[in-house]
Amino acid sequence: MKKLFDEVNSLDKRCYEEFALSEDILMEHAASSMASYIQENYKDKKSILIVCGSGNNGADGIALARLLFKAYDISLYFYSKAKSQMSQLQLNRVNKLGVNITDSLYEADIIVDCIFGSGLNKPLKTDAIELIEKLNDLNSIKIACDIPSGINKKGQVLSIAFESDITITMGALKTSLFTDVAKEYVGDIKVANLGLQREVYETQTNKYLLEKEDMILPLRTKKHNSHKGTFGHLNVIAGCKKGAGVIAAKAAFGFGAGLVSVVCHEELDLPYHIMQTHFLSENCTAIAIGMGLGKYDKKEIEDILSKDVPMIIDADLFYEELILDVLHKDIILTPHPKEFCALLKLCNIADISIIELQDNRFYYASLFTNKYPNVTLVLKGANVIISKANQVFVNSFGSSVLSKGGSGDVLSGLIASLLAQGYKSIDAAISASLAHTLAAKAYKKNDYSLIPSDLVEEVKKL
Ligand SMILES: NC(=O)C1=CN([C@@H]2O[C@H](COP(=O)(O)OP(=O)(O)OC[C@H]3O[C@@H](n4cnc5c(N)ncnc54)[C@H](OP(=O)(O)O)[C@@H]3O)[C@@H](O)[C@H]2O)[C@@H](O)CC1
Ligand SMILES: [K+]
Repeated sequence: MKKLFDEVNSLDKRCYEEFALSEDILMEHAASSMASYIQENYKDKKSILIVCGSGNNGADGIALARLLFKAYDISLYFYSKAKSQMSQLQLNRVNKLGVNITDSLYEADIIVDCIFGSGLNKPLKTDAIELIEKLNDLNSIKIACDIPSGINKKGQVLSIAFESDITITMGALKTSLFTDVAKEYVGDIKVANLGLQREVYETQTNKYLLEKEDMILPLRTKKHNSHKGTFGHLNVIAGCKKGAGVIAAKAAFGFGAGLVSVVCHEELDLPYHIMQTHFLSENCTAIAIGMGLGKYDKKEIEDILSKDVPMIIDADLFYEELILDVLHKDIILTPHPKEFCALLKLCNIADISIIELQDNRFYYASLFTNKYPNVTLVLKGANVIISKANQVFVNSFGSSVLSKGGSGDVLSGLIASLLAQGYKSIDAAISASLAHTLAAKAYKKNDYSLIPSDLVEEVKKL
């Protein structure tokens, strides 16, 4: 996993104070990282338009113009006059070289957005909105310097943002690049070192971006003397919408659980390898409950929730006060944004709209897991947030292929499967979430046709 930071100003400051680096050195590295990236990846391209604002994001762009002068046909466009000390210094340097400064926007092969970086501190004015609109309409390769202009420090987009193909971000990864909203704009994200190796530049954090290597698949090779019970017995509680429980059960079986039973009072048409029971199994090692629950017998659900067995809770239960009785326990919750809003309200943490939540996902996720430090929260979204106590993990592999009924039930099944096999809650949530998104990525037919069974088939091939 890679470290994520809410801000890097303090890390820049540490470079000056502890390592005697100067702003000029940091900026030179920022600009030369962008220059190297462009020269390595776009040898055949000829023209580059660099669009600059008045601060140091703009200064990065002016320095880039100097570094690539003569290697490409470079033009600088200024949204506003160079104002910061560094941008004036960089401008003085390019003026001496004779770099072209233009007042027209044109479809260069590459456009580099250096209008606003971490200093965006107010809503965009009409002229900035129009500028970004025009840039977005141009059919060029689009590179954002540090962060696409229009995304603020919290990862919010108040009006518009630059739609980049690549974001080259300075020093370290920031949480603002991993909000659901930002996902529409950031493209591929690269990190530029600022005169120090990243591990030296970075300090401690409690937020991490998950990588494929963080997925720990069920491993059976070390257990030769095993039987089906060795790999757990999952009980999935099926409610009114029985399909949800059945989908979760099938996913769980495909992800390694030794035995899977669906608990349901009505007779179900299940595949032969999935069992049905009317009540919880004596030897059950994990429980999945909530998916498709609908109307239920309160006493029965209370009984199930009171069991001292690893548990994942989903869907309908986020609207029920019953859930308040188990939030002190080591359980996993997998709400989507609407469900999480309902849960926040039930817990008296906040009464907010989905829009407010989506604009502040990290904030509300942390608020919740700080209040309930034993709970592992899996907040679904374009970038899934997984949080326990004060630690936060982001899974950015999700795609719209998963925006379908049943996808969430597969996720619940995968998590429950790992719980049944003895994974700790946080490990089960992380590995199952990664498996879920990576399986969707591996489905190559098209963007629209994935159904839950396809997803499970892809999980089996991971
Ligand atoms: N620190 C370092 O060591 C390093 C920093 N680096 C780079 O510096 C960048 C941060 O630079 P920064 O702090 O100068 O801020 P930046 O994003 O350029 O914008 C500030 C300017 O924009 C203006 N402005 C803001 N909002 C506005 C709006 N809505 N509409 C209109 N104007 C608005 C604001 O105006 P003011 O607030 O003065 O009115 C100010 O003039 C960072 O992202 C990275 O690229 C790298 O080189 C690595 C080393
Ligand atoms: K930018």
